[in-house]
Amino acid sequence: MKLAVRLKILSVLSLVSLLLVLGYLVASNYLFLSLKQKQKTMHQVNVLLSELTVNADLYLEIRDEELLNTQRLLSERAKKALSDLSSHSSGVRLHIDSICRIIESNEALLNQISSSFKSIPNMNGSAAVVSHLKARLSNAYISAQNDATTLSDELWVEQLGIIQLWGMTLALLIVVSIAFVIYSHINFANRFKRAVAKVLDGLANIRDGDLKTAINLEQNDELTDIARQINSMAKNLNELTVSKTELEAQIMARTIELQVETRTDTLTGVHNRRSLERVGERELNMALRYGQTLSMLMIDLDGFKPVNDTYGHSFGDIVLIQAAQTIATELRDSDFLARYGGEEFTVILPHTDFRSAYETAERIRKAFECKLFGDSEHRIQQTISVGIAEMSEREATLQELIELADKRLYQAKNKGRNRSYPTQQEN
Ligand SMILES: Nc1nc2c(ncn2[C@@H]2O[C@H](COP(=O)(O)OP(=O)(O)OP(=O)(O)O)[C@@H](O)[C@H]2O)c(=O)[nH]1
Repeated sequence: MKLAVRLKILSVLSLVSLLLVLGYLVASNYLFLSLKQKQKTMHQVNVLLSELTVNADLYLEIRDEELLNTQRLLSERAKKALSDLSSHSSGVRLHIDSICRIIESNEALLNQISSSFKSIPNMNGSAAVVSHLKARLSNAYISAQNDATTLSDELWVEQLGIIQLWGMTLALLIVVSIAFVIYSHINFANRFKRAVAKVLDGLANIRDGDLKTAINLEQNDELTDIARQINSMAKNLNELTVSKTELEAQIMARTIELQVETRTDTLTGVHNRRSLERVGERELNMALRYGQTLSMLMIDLDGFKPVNDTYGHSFGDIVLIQAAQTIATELRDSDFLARYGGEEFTVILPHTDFRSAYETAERIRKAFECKLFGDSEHRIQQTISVGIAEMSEREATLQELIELADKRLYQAKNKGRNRSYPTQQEN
């Protein structure tokens, strides 16, 4: 149930409880006022009954017509006052009827006496008759007064009964509705508190990076709507994070690829000239700083132009790739091989003096001598010439070392190719 609806229902229930309390107060006040009014009427009836007795006695004494009229008037007023009493129970009605009957029969008797007085003149002055009539009328009115007293008691008991019944019913209703309102408020507050705690927990999880979190609320209110939105936000965020991680991985892989590409010769797969310059500088600086030896080999394929010319450029490419592999096979892991350009390769040999460099050059050269190059169609022999240079005080930079190795390579070519220059004796 929606929070707004729940709050409205609770407000209406609270209002109903308040109205019941007010109704109880108004009803009990009304009943007391009405009881008071009825008691007042009963008092009037009693007074009228006394006046009727006195007036009847007086009429019997002096037989004045005016008194008879007064008696009729008093009788009417007494009956009217009695009829004003709204009665509910049969007991009350019985007493009202009885009093009315006495008043009417006394009035009828007085009328009879009046006609008798007029028609039978010797009745005048008969003290015994008058006294008897007085007693008869008085007894009747006393009986009416007794009835009136009982009526008053009956009314009081009946009214109190009504007040009690109303009071009990309303009080019960008020207690039940207030209890229900209190229970509903407490229940609502507890559910609300639990739901808010769940939402806060979920938000804390998301803040801490748990984007797979899901807030599950049992009820169906505005808080559930908020939880649903938070869940969907976390899901979207999770998807974004995953794609961001994937993107970062792709960027990283591509960066590595590009780094490899920028330092690799695309044909042979060995380092390119740019890489040679970077690594060569670093190795030279290290060797100079720690007083270590370092040598360089400049290797050039002999008579490569005719290979291209005879078998084609693609065949030449195959030979170049196989040449790079042949050189690499003869090197240590710490050695560095790069394609200097065209059919020329450079090898940097760290921790290597001239003698060891010469040995390496010869090992490579001999490996070429022992091998056939080419594809399944054409197999050719391919020799190399090698220029050897060792780092020294004169050749302390990469450029100086390359120049020396290059110069010696051409000397090897001039001396007839397929050789390493200088030999140990020539150095
Ligand atoms: N197939 C192929 N040929 C290349 C490549 N780079 C350079 N060349 C060829 O290598 C040949 C080098 O020829 P030259 O500089 O005259 O030297 P050479 O014929 O090897 O003779 P010497 O070096 O004096 O023994 C040229 O024909 C170039 O076209 C390449 O990447 N692929």
